[in-house]
Amino acid sequence: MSKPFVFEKPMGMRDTLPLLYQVKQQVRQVMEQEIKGWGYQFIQTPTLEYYDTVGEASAILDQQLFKLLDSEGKTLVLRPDMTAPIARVVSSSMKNVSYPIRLAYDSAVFRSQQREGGRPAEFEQVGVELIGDGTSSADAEVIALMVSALSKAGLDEFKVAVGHIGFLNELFLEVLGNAERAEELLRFLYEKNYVGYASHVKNLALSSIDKKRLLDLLQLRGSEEILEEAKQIAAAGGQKAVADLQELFSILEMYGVKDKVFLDFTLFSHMSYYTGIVFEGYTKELGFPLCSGGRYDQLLDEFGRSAQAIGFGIRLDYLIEALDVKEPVNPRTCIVFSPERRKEAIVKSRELREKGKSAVVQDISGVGNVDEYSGRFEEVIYYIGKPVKGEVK
Ligand SMILES: N[C@@H](Cc1c[nH]c[nH+]1)C(=O)O
Repeated sequence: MSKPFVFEKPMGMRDTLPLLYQVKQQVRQVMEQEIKGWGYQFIQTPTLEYYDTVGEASAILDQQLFKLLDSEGKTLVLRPDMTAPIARVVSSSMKNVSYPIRLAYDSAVFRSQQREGGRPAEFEQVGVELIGDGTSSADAEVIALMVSALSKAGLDEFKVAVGHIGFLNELFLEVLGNAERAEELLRFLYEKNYVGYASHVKNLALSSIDKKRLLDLLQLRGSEEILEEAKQIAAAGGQKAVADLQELFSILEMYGVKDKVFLDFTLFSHMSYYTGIVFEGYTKELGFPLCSGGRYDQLLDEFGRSAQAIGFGIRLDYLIEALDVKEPVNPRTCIVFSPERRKEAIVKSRELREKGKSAVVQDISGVGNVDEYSGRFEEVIYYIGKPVKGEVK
């Protein structure tokens, strides 16, 4: 009986072939170095977490979680993000380390996809979390670091949109009166369905002034100048959000990254743990964000150690797509030998490796078509036939 399924992969799972692996490795190294340069320390956490702690805190839709049972019948999840596991670590094994804490990661996360649709269900995120610091300095640091890591990775043309969840929540609550009605509008923003948002607002039983405020929100996208308009629209409780953003922009200027950033008050994220500023990075090449992050000042409470915190995650697969790297990053040398010159070949390969090159040592009788095989390498060195006297001692 044929078993075609053994060659297939579960939905959304991908293989990484050698060229892509090399590119990933290089991009990852450059970003890690930059992140370490800002004083963040890398950590690893387990792939599996408990469903009712980290799984729920991750704020990812339940149907996107991969769930399984351990031998005691407890439900586990494949971690859908790294922010919640880090909140767990900071509240448990690192509970005696005082704030602020700067941590970083480069890890695979898992989010099940309903239909194939080309979206991976496992992907790598490079990110940071700055925990225990609620200042605008911390907000600016995290955005500036994200911009810097992307630039170092070789991405030139990108923009970061910055919004504020507190601004939206306060506005919708003031105008609509309750969380359920606010929820409806937030959903439109999350789906970036501005036409749907506008027609929904037009049908609401509201004063014309309030309707206008909700519709004007859609125009609140652009450079710092729109902060003045934002003040007009903002709810009483949302003025602080505008002031925070103003301060944020003045610090981003000091970092020299203000030209990369713009305001978008309509920005609403898929992660429900955000409480303050939120941001997403885009390039022309991709129709979706390649990185995102935000402030989550309540998540740590769920793990019993309160902290204001902010972080970002960069999707390595999307970043590489945007970089469009095609060339092999690390050229290799092939040393083809016949058995009588094997030792010379081995000595030569060692020399090359000591110089940081990568060298394949290939016995000529082990390949069928030598020309085709050696054609795959940048450089080929032959040790064929009788040894040359004096060449190898
Ligand atoms: N964990 C978020 C990114 C993030 C890190 N820190 C804060 N936000 C995500 O996967 O989208």
